[in-house]
Amino acid sequence: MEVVVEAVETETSAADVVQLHVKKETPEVVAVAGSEFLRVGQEFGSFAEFETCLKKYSNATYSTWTKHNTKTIEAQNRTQMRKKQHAWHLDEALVYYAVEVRCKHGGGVRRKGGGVRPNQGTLKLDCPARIYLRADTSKNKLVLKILEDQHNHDLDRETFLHLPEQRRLTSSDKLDLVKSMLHSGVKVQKIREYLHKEGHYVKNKDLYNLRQKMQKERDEGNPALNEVLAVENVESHRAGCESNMLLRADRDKGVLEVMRLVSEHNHPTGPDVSYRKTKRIRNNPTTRKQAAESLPSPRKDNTANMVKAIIPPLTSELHKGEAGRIGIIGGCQEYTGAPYFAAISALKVGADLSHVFCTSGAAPVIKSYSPELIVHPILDQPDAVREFEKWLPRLHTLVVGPGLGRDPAIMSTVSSMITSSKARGIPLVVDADGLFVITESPDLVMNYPTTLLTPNAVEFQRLFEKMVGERPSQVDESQNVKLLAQCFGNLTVLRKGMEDIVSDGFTVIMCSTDGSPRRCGGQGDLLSGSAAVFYNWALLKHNRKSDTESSQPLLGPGVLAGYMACRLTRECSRLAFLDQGRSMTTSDMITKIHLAFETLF
Ligand SMILES: NC(=O)C1=CN([C@@H]2O[C@H](COP(=O)(O)OP(=O)(O)OC[C@H]3O[C@@H](n4cnc5c(N)ncnc54)[C@H](OP(=O)(O)O)[C@@H]3O)[C@@H](O)[C@H]2O)[C@@H](O)CC1
Ligand SMILES: Nc1ncnc2c1ncn2[C@@H]1O[C@H](COP(=O)(O)OP(=O)(O)OP(=O)(O)O)[C@@H](O)[C@H]1O
Repeated sequence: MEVVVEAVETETSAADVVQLHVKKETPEVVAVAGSEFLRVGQEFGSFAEFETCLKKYSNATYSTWTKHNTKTIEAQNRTQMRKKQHAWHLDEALVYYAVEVRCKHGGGVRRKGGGVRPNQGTLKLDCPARIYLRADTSKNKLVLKILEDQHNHDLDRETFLHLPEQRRLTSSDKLDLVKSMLHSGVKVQKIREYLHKEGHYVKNKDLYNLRQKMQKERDEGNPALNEVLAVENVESHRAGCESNMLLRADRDKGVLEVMRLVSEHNHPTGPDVSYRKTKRIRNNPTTRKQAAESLPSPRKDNTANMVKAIIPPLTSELHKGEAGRIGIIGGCQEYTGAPYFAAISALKVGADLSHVFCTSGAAPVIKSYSPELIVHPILDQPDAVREFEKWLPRLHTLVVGPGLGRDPAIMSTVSSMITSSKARGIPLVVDADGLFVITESPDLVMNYPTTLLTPNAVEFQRLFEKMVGERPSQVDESQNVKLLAQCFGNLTVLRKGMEDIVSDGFTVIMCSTDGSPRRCGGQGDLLSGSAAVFYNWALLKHNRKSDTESSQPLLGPGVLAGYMACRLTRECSRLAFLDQGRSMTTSDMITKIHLAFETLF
């Protein structure tokens, strides 16, 4: 809007001059966004009426507001009485005598520590925009006194639609529809796509949260479940010892499930265990003590037994190949070490044969490292996929990615190889550049349950952002891993780092046993190669029909294999560091595989 202020010589103040002599050139285009919904002097018969107008104003201006300072009618009347003045008899619907509403980004950040990094978990930007209303006691109405709508940040549609307030499903029709879709098992991704088409932006995590809320509601009136499970979650620990276990009720199956199991005692273990953070299922009359007594005793033996149960005994009845035939897809001009580390680690852990599918340039180099490896120089050949498919029936598990590089033609070949492997039901361990392929095309492994993704911190963040649409939470890393596994349809994710975290979307297990402070390249390759062998063994055990239910492992095969690979890698690292100190390299770790295996399993 263009305004012209006439300069006139007058006795009155400058403000009056502006008020008196402003000429609106085009009065019909005065429309300030949102002014049809809120303006100074506007009167409201109830606070609800104001809220309705504020909602429309908010949608028109892409701004979000929250109540900041309020004084209810009763509070004001108490003040009046204290001052020996008469109370106001205002309509209850006004709720407040005075209320200030501020932009969501209003207010400053309270510093918790003395660090220099800004607090990234806050939306506070000190935005000055605010709206203030006060009751007009003579008219019995709330009157809008101040409307300061100058924000110190951009207001755009995209950001606005992605805020939690806007993502919430408020229309009961839509909410019911989404609930029934979730109930009938429609995939979260599909529901999200549908809602986006409808102009409603939701994130996958919103739908997961809704699903969880529905489950909670469903269980509340289920006394049978309450009696059986007694607790919703229970955590056990002993002072000074890192070991802990988290059990949580699985509402669908009606069982208690191990969600986290860190079994690294620094003392001799016994049957005694203490419980903490026990949360009873709502409405359950069972006492904490009874609840604790009804639980299975979480002993160190649990994990150890599960692990031991999958390791095939070495007997003279075994024939070559039975303990595992592992394929590694990776190795190019630049990276020959990574596929070698993965392939040799698989052999040292106990596989019988290790195949490497690499580019023709990398093949002679990899062969020269070890006569034990079978090397196929095919990745950059035109008939790579056909050649690979000839070998596929002989493989038990594939590791995709160590030293693969990022050549687009090779990435495309590898995508086809993944598709062929899936068609034959071959379990996959995806690492390094293989994870780059998956980040580009998540559909390649989506819902393929026998997949173990082994991202490091950087790879994990890339994958998480792609699948969840936001940065991983800094608060609960295990939830991040669990959520990513769920986003892929409950395959297994092993996030490597200071603390390794493994989850298949149901169970989370962490490994933070001693390793070493050396971060030399190739440790992840040792991990992926060994994970492939453990995965093959864990799946064999899992699928063995003759086993009774009770002897089946408590943890899923992906989680178990991932956990074992983490333990082994860390122990190799610890042992090699004792020998070599700062000179330790991945080759030194590989020489420790036997000792680490014997010590751990
Ligand atoms: N001897 C061989 O042949 C070996 C070959 N290998 C093969 O190399 C290929 C590329 O693998 P890659 O891990 O270097 O991945 P890529 O995405 O290029 O990293 C880019 C940048 O990300 C960062 N960064 C990485 N990790 C991080 C962490 N944990 N935490 C935090 N930051 C981290 C770091 O950034 P910076 O610290 O430099 O800022 C890094 O420079 C792959 O095929 C692999 O198999 C290796 O296996 C090693 C042995
Ligand atoms: N900060 C850390 N502290 C202790 N151990 C760690 C740390 N980061 C990684 N590790 C150990 O090293 C293993 C490999 O993780 P890393 O992040 O090095 O994988 P990577 O980057 O894929 O390795 P690669 O060099 O083979 O590509 C982890 O499983 C863990 O045992």
